[in-house]
Amino acid sequence: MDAWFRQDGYQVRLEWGPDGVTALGADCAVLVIVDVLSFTTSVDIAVGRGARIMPLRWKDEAAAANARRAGLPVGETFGKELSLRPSSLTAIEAGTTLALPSANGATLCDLASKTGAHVLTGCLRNADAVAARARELAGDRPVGIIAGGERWLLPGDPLRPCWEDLLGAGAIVSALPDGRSPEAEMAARTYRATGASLLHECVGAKELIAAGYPDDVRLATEVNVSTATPLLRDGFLS
Ligand SMILES: O=C(O)[C@H](CS(=O)(=O)O)OP(=O)(O)O
Repeated sequence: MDAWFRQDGYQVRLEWGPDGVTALGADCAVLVIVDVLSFTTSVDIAVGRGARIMPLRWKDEAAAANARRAGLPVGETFGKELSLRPSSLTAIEAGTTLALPSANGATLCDLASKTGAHVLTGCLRNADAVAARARELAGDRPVGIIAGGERWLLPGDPLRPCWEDLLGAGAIVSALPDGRSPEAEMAARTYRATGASLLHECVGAKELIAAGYPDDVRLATEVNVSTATPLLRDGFLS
């Protein structure tokens, strides 16, 4: 891949989705996956309470079956039981291990784990803490922020860049030092201009509110309320 697609020469880089993992994973010592609605917000809440999350690739029935065989609960997308909904995890018990499939965040974690980079997950709730951990893990090598994006429900499953992940990524970039690529700088400037103020009006938020999960949006909108820095090790975020 040509060097400019890897945002060569910058210490803080930003790209979108699975192809972004491929592009930035080549050089970056750390990849930070950002999927604000909802996977990485859910991970922050669970890990912040002392639980750990096993990310599962979306629709990977074999991985889900393996997790069940190992006695792990497997979260659904929707539901009041432990699920992908952040609001279902606010009382998760310390020591719980939850296998969590998600279309975007969990799938990206799995992809990123194959690049050799350290893999962190971040969101608005833990942006400053995750940025500090990324910096510490990276040393003098570059950090790549992956804005997860969502999916258009259309043939080919195309990526839909989304507001909430631009903001989450921008919050993390804002807490990292200079040496930002233009792509990373754009996200930081957007975040600095708006904060989380418009998050509850974006497409993903409206979708969740209409589905009856306004608390998910409220939890995702809280900025720097958490010091959890979920790091993927041996298939678990903790
Ligand atoms: O949290 C979500 O609502 C989405 C579900 S889906 O992608 O819209 O089916 O998952 P996530 O992977 O957390 O973006």
